[in-house]
Amino acid sequence: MSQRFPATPHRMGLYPIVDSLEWISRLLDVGVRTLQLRIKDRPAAEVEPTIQQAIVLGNACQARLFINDYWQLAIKHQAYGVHLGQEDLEVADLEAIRRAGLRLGISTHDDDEINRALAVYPSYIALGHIFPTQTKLMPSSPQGLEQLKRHLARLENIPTVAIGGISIERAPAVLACGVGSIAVVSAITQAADWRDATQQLLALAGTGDEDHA
Ligand SMILES: Cc1ncc(COP(=O)(O)OP(=O)(O)O)c(N)n1
Ligand SMILES: Cc1ncsc1CCOP(=O)(O)O
Ligand SMILES: [Mg+2]
Repeated sequence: MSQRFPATPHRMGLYPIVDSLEWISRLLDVGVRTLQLRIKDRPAAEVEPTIQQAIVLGNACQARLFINDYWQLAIKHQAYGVHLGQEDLEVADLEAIRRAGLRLGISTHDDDEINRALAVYPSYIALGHIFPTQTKLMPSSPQGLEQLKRHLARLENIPTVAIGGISIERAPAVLACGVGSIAVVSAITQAADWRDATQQLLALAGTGDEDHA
């Protein structure tokens, strides 16, 4: 019988996803408080120092730093949380993550995946991809805003995150659907002026600390 993973705020606001310690540090400096370190397909020994230092920085700022994929290292270095996809769920030791007190976010792309995710009582559910994205090769089609709204209607009691192709221009319409957080990669990392882009996105989505205000 599954137990719930620890809670996150219902609305986590702007949620940038980045692949280096430099980005984590920059984003914390400008006030981002929900973020993810996503390094793909490197040996654990190679990424451990980066993951460890990112967790130290995140914890020092009382930020919600999620570690993508490397759940053992997230446990070892006491991250705020872990983000896993559906395939990751097959192999990860969810009970170990829960026992260690880490939050868990899970990717979903359709109703069946949402059902599978809800069954493990995660901290949040990510819904994607909403729009076409250049950042990750996606086997499914973009969901669009109508599908997002339909999914959000059944997820009122759990924090939600929308991801995929969310730009500054598209963010208001995504947030108007009622999602609690917008996860972005290229809107920040490929922006001509990342500081300006981050400030604009923070103004639209918030930091996620508003629940405590
Ligand atoms: C917030 C958020 N949503 C979805 C993903 C994608 O996770 P996953 O499906 O495991 O794919 P990878 O990121 O591991 O390539 C995410 N990372 N964060
Ligand atoms: C990691 C991930 N998972 C689903 S879409 C995506 C990439 C989102 O990147 P962008 O914000 O640049 O479209
Ligand atoms: Mg993954």
